[in-house]
Amino acid sequence: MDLTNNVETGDIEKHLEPLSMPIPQDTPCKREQEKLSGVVKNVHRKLRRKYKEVGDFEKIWREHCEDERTLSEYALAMKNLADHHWANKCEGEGRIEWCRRVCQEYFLDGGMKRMLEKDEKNARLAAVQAAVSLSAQPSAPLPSSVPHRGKMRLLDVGSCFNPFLEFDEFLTVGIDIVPAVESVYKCDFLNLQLQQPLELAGDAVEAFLRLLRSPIDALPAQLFHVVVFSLLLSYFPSPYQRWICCKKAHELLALHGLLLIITPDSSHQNRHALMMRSWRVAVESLGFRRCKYVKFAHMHLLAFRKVSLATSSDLVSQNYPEMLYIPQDFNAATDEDDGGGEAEPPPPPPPRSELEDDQLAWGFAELPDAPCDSDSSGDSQSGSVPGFHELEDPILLQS
Ligand SMILES: C[S@@+](CC[C@H](N)C(=O)[O-])C[C@H]1O[C@@H](n2cnc3c(N)ncnc32)[C@H](O)[C@@H]1O
Repeated sequence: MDLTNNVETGDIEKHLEPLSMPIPQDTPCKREQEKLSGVVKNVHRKLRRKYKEVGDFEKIWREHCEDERTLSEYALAMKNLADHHWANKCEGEGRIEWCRRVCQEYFLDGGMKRMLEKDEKNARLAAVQAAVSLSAQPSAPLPSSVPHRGKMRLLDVGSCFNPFLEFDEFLTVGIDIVPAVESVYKCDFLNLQLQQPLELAGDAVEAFLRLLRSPIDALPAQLFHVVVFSLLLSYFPSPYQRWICCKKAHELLALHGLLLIITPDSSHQNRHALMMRSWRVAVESLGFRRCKYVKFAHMHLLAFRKVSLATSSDLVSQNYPEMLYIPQDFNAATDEDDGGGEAEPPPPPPPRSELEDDQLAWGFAELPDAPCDSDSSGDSQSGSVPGFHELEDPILLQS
């Protein structure tokens, strides 16, 4: 089985090409899949084109959300692809399994505890270096975000067909601007209002979540253990929209909760190393720390843990929102050409800040922390999730 794809693209469009097995040209199955991917591609292209023409993302987003016919066609096509064209072994499915295993390892198998211990050790070392003693201070109690007995509370943003619902260990809340199934709540995450955190025991919080009804316009902060953005961020034509989503995820997560981001990219793992570096800096500035990064043949999979309630103080002047760019932001050709096999030229680099200049020096070190899966084995899920470890980052440690 050959999962590799010689075409270098960074978008969902290529992700929607047949993933798991070579389907002979022009079979009814392939034609159907192409038709469904075409529906999805068109929505993405239209959004990007409009954004480039109009510039005002709030206006085009409003119009987009009012276009119910297009949105319903999209939802149906995505569900159909998931149900009939992404077979079990194919990587399209693997992303959900990956999320599941990461949560299991982190919350249930001691991953979080090990990281907190490491944090404490590092803090002590830093204190020693700064000649300040921490020895008199008691260790921090286990954070309230640990789901001791209850389920892991998971918010799946852009859930579409609610892929996490079948897993018992989660209390899943799937939201989407156009749900493809009844169990997903209608909600525009970009415009979701945040309320004060609930001050309730775990059982009562679960009861609260079970009582949610569509449409959801507001949610209390710090409600979830996990927020998932699976193929969500590249849907948006503007980096600023991606940024708003990450900021909201930070507010909705309990301390030490996980943000899982999956973003499509069929190219070799090194090709967009700088982009992934840039994403990491942007997301970490919000009060996250990256704890896992894997590259599959067709996507990057990242896990960030919420390490602080506060965000970096200087969010705007560092241009963090722009750091959440994707190749399509710069490439008008992808809008006109639906990527029918044409290689995508590299995007021009985004404007660089001083910080980004520094990052450039480290860009080549930005590699996934597990072996790249874009080989030809066809089994992108072959290994279990390796134990949690954070790559020490010289730049961030120095700052
Ligand atoms: C490419 S699909 C991904 C579906 C699913 N998460 C998966 O991994 O297959 C992106 C989904 O995000 C939804 N979406 C886009 N913008 C959204 C928003 N602002 N709020 C909630 N859902 C959104 C779309 O309707 C679509 O269902």
